[in-house]
Amino acid sequence: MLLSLKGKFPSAILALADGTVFLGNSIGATGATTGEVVFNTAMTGYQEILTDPSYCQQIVTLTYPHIGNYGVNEEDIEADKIHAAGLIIKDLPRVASNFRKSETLNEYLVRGKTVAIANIDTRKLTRHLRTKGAQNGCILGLAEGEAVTQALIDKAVAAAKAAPSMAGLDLAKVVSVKETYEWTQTEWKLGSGYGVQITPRFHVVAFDYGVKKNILRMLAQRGARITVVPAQTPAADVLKLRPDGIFLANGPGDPEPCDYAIESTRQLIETGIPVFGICLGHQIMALASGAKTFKMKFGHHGANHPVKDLDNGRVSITSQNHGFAVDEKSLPANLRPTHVSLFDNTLQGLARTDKPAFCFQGHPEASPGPHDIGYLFDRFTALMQTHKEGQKNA
Ligand SMILES: NC(=O)CC[C@H](N)C(=O)O
Repeated sequence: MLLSLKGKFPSAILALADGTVFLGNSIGATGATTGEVVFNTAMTGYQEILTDPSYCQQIVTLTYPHIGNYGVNEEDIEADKIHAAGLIIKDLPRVASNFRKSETLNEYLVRGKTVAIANIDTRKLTRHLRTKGAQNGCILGLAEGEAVTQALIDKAVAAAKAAPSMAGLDLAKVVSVKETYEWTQTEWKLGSGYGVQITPRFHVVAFDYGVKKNILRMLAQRGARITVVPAQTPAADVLKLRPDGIFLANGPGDPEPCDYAIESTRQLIETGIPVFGICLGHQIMALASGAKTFKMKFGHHGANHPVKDLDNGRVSITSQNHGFAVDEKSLPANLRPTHVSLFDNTLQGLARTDKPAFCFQGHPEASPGPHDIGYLFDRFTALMQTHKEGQKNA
């Protein structure tokens, strides 16, 4: 089934595992890529999205039609490389303009060896994914002079069908840093750029399951000295670092097979040291507390998701990027729901009733997105302060 044929010269194929095919124009690197195709509704922030390690083995289609109009820069990165497996857009503007622009999106995709496709009907694709659910796909970007043939279309469909299913995939240990490192960079400010934390009040040990840099910057901004440790670091090694707080990062893949992370989190929560988890970290904390997770139909990916704080009724517009969620029906008695999505009523936040541990499914660090729910970082700081004072008085 051919859904669209756009552009003067189709030079790229997008094939879905169900056999749906779109023809468009190749941008970025040429060659083939496969992954789970998901749609993101953010209107800006394509560079942050491309570099978010949580998109490992996912091909992202952006619903906003003009992508690339402000180019890319050296600052808006969430990791040191592009992690998304591919990019699908409607229109790549001919001109990119911004005072921080260092190169165009196309140049960035080529340099990052990222296969991408433009000039396809992304609204049609999004409706398809929303109706049928997220599914695997393949982008085939042809080299100069190569033509789309039925044989190449068949090859792309076969590659989409052969790609591994996201359910059951442990990707946190794949993207995680292999060595421990220290982090001191604080938030970005117009005029001065990123700062450095020089007078830390807390020591946070952050598990890197695929951590976004802006989470670390927001922790550093609030007075944390941060030691980032590999995903598979045992709890005992973390305790040797004498942390005031433990952070569980976002990350790609299915949380359920991450048994090493679930076990170390379970042990660390028991110690009474404050724990804060974001996205995959939220799912890991829930699993470590005895709850269950499930794969959503098409997940949440965007920067406009309303989330209600159940403690005070306040609604925040949040950044989201997840394909799995915690099953509300599986919550044990000591795990309290704190936030809920107003799009589909799925769980967005949890807190332990017996320990200073809480977590959030969306992205309080935004990047890209609104900053409404940044107060969760202050909540973590307050827990660390209380914990420190308790220890001093003990
Ligand atoms: N951003 C994240 O941490 C994503 C968590 C998990 N991989 C999911 O898709 O649900």
